[in-house]
Amino acid sequence: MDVAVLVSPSAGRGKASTATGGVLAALRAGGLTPQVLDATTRDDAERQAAKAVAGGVPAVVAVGGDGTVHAALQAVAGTTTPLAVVPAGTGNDLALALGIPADPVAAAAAAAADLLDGRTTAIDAGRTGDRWWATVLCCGFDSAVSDRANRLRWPRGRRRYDVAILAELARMRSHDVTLVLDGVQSSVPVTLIAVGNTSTYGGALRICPGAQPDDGMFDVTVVAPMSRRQLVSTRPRLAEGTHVDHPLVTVHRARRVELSCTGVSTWADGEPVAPLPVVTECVPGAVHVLGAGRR
Ligand SMILES: Nc1ncnc2c1ncn2[C@@H]1O[C@H](COP(=O)(O)OP(=O)(O)OP(=O)(O)O)[C@@H](O)[C@H]1O
Repeated sequence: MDVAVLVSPSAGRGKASTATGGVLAALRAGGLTPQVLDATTRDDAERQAAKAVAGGVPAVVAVGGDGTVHAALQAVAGTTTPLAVVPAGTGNDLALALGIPADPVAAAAAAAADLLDGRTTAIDAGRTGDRWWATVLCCGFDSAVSDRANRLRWPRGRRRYDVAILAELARMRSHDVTLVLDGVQSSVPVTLIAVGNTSTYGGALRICPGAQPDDGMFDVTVVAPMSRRQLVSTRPRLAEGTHVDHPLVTVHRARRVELSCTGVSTWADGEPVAPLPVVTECVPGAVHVLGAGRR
């Protein structure tokens, strides 16, 4: 059985490239015939994955981090074509949320076994305009950090985010956001808002600790205006998700989230999505995943 394989060579600072040989061998050993898509850019990757799905490929395998999964997601979400997530990026938050093996070869073997057994795990996905996403959509301080990190050419990897965080802390301000949760509108000054289909972003930071990818709902974490000192002292609590106990943090649940504010962008799965205003809906069971529930 053929499967389309999307490899993002730069993901994980080359980890995806290095892992590819072992991943392809594991897919072959599992009885599959991997066809590596010849994509060099994100747009190209999305186009080729969509073409493979339209051509009836039995599964798409994404080898990389959440950004690579995001590219594959644009092709498979809303279809019955399953997605195999092979974690090899800097941030592998979807794999973490779904219990996909952390080792790329083990993840590929698990995906192959599930595909041959006809076993998939249905998860929800976020839909914002014409973009699908799987983990967390954020705006405010975090999207400003991502905007800035995206503009930096140096340093590479995680250090780029450290530099961007420092720069954005220096010019930090709150945003007056109009938030509509399942039709209930409020105007809230915020430092950031995170809409979670799954619980973590940025490499296991539990920004929406209660989010479950199969409950048909988003968890929405709203951080009210904070001083730099408060933000810096609260950030380490993201590792455990205990920031939600802070009096300036509230968590809501909704199926449909509308966000409006000028001059603010949104990012999801570590990728740019759209500037505000946006409407985001949780689409139940939109993605069928292979290799889940193994850790
Ligand atoms: N075949 C491809 N060729 C080039 N780029 C790709 C390809 N497939 C995906 N991409 C893009 O490369 C990026 C890889 O990001 P990903 O999150 O997977 O890796 P990462 O190392 O965790 O991310 P980051 O570089 O942000 O730290 C994404 O923007 C993705 O859309």
